Amino acid sequence: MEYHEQLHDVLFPLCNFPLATLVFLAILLSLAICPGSNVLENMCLVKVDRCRNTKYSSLPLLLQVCFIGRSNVGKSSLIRALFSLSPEVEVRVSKTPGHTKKMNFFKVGKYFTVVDMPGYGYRAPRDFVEMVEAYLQERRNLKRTFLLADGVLGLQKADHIAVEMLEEFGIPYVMVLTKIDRASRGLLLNNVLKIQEFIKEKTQGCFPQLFLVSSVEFSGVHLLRCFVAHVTGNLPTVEAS
Ligand SMILES: Nc1nc2c(ncn2[C@@H]2O[C@H](COP(=O)(O)OP(=O)(O)OP(=O)(O)O)[C@@H](O)[C@H]2O)c(=O)[nH]1
Ligand SMILES: [Mg+2]
Repeated sequence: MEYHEQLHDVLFPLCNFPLATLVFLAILLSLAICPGSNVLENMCLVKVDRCRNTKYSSLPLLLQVCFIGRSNVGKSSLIRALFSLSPEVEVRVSKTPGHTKKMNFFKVGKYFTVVDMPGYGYRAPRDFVEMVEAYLQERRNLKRTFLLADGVLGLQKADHIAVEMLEEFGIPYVMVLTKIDRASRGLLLNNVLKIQEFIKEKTQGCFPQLFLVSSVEFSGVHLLRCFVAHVTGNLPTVEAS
């Protein structure tokens, strides 16, 4: 509504222009006023494939972002929450750790691809290392990796191993604390401060901002959605006025 009013205000003085010119201007304006809105508002997630390590090379060379973390940390749930505007797309979650056994690829229109990884640690698939490490090392169009840790438990031993691997491979990554609805405010703050300190002191490739999310209450989900759009080049940052 607001958008249409803005459009009307801008276009009204131009009403003597031929119709084709107005339509052209309207398209240009819609692109300028709502950068990235196609991605954020539609987030039409089209599932293209669910496959093991070798087949993904057949995917188009779109930019990719992937979600890794311990089994049961909430990777699939977060992806489902990020794309809640496309409820018809099935992202399977389960109470049982080790549920996601294969890498799942979700294509977001023509913009980028999201990769849901199997979890590491308890009940990880046997071929986890060869599958995930090979992917992380080889994938040139992997734009950002999201490393998820549990908001109640904080960083666990297995998470430290994952951090070492990402640092060793020189992969840019971002830490996300999940299930924050389950953590008391005090515990959450404690975990956040510890992780921020860890990021500052011990990491090179980790983005300094930690993201806090709950896929049940949807807290933090929209900001993360914007960040994903941003790192894939679909949300130009707007200068503060
Ligand atoms: N309370 C709460 N529960 C969550 C949240 N996110 C996920 N869960 C629950 O945690 C369990 C595991 O969620 P999944 O999304 O399947 O976890 P995953 O990391 O994909 O697990 P694997 O595929 O086994 O590696 C499910 O029972 C979810 O409902 C959250 O933000 N809050
Ligand atoms: Mg999963």
